[in-house]
Amino acid sequence: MFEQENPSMLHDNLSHDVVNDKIIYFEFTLKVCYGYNPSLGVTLALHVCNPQYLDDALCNFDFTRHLSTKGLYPITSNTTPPLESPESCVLVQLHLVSRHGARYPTSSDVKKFDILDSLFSSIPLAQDWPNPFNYSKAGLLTNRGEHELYLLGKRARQRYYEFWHNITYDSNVVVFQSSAVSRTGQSGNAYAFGLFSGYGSLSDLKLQPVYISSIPRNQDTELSMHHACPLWLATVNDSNFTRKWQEEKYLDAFISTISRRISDRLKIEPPLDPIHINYIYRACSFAVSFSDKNDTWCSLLEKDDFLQIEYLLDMGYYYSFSYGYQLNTKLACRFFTSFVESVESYLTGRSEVRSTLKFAHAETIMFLTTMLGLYEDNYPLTADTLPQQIASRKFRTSRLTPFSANVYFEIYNCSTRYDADPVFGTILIQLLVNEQPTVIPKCVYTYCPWKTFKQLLGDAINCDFDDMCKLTHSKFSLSMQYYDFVNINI
Ligand SMILES: O=P(O)(O)O[C@H]1[C@H](OP(=O)(O)O)[C@@H](OP(=O)(O)O)[C@H](O)[C@@H](O)[C@H]1OP(=O)(O)O
Repeated sequence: MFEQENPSMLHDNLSHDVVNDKIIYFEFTLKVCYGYNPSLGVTLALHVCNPQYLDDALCNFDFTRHLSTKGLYPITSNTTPPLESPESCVLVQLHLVSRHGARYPTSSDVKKFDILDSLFSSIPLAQDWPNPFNYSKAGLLTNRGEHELYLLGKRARQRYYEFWHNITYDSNVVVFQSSAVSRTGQSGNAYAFGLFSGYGSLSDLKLQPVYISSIPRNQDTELSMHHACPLWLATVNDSNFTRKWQEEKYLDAFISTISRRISDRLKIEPPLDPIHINYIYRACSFAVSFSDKNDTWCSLLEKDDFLQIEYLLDMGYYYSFSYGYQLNTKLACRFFTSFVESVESYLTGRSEVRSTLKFAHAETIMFLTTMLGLYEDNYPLTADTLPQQIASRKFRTSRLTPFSANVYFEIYNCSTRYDADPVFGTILIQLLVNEQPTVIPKCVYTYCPWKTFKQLLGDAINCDFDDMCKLTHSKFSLSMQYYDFVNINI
């Protein structure tokens, strides 16, 4: 039974990254792909495989990039280039919302892994794969999760060197906040160590202690907004018949083939149920994130299995935390109300807050990006969605919300720009998702005029969260309707 993952393994990974932190040239490989096209007949195509594209399903299928919210954060470097601000602009505020780092499985997942132990108790292949997790550490941050957030903080010090160079930590200037869960508070600490070590006053390491506030989950309308919304809890969470129906349909239509194949091959009696494939997928995910083992439970799954289970989970998250229900598109309104207030009170001299650094959950990131209209497909994600639509969908939790997923909002003051706003001069906002500059829909470039950003938020700013989330009979029945892209006003 694992008591603790091997920290030296993580240091090896770190040293490996540092040692290899040089430009290496990838050889390209050409892949001749052939197929039959009804109108063209047999067709040949050349596909250039570039190992840098870790997720090229035609060439370098890397299943560890398809582990949904249980996947590892793709950036492991402790170096990053400095920020290049837009011309005649200065970064004046920096806001972060980060998911916590890699964690131990929750109790519900530990239970799933115990069930796998009994299902595979007589299968020789799996005798060396006993469940390594117990309930005592359920949901806690792992050493790897600490490292991920520490490195995120170190990269922030480098990308925003000029910004942080002029700031000395004080809790009125740099505001840390986490949800009321240990893994998020500890992640905030790890980030602070990465950001401020060498710039504090404690010990020869010049450590900087920070204050991290949190609010009870059922009152936290900014970071655990769904737990603070009775309407969401009673409808989207407890009575999500649409999600359950779509998942059952997809399990039966597609995942059942996988469970039959594995049951037949390993002679498992009674045969596995389709849902057990989701258990194997999760056991694989934690074998990778906790022990760097991708040859145990993962070895039972093939490429298409990973893609199908990934879609099954994405569908679930779509209905619970994103476009599958209209209420989900509004749940981040308190967060953005506070965000806009924080930016404008600083710009108008009413506040000295230069940075807010918040640490929460995968669903927090999903609610935020959903409110901004990011990663929305122009078709619903259902069990009947066409294969090419599934393959090209924008809503992908493996890319959006792996462990340590994060969203930065950079606020720039551009003194001499052409489209000066009469009130706020020319303020630009840039969004980064997992450290990649990202265009917000309705903004033309990654640098978006502040007034445009506020317009796209509309009446989310100063929303009445309590009224929106009040559980009344009419709202309950209305929100139970399948959200089929007809905006139902709640
Ligand atoms: O399926 P599990 O139990 O892991 O779900 C967790 C959530 O994990 P996720 O599904 O996002 O991988 C966890 O989110 P996290 O970002 O903190 O990892 C959430 O906080 C926890 O309550 C579980 O969600 P659930 O909906 O309550 O099952």
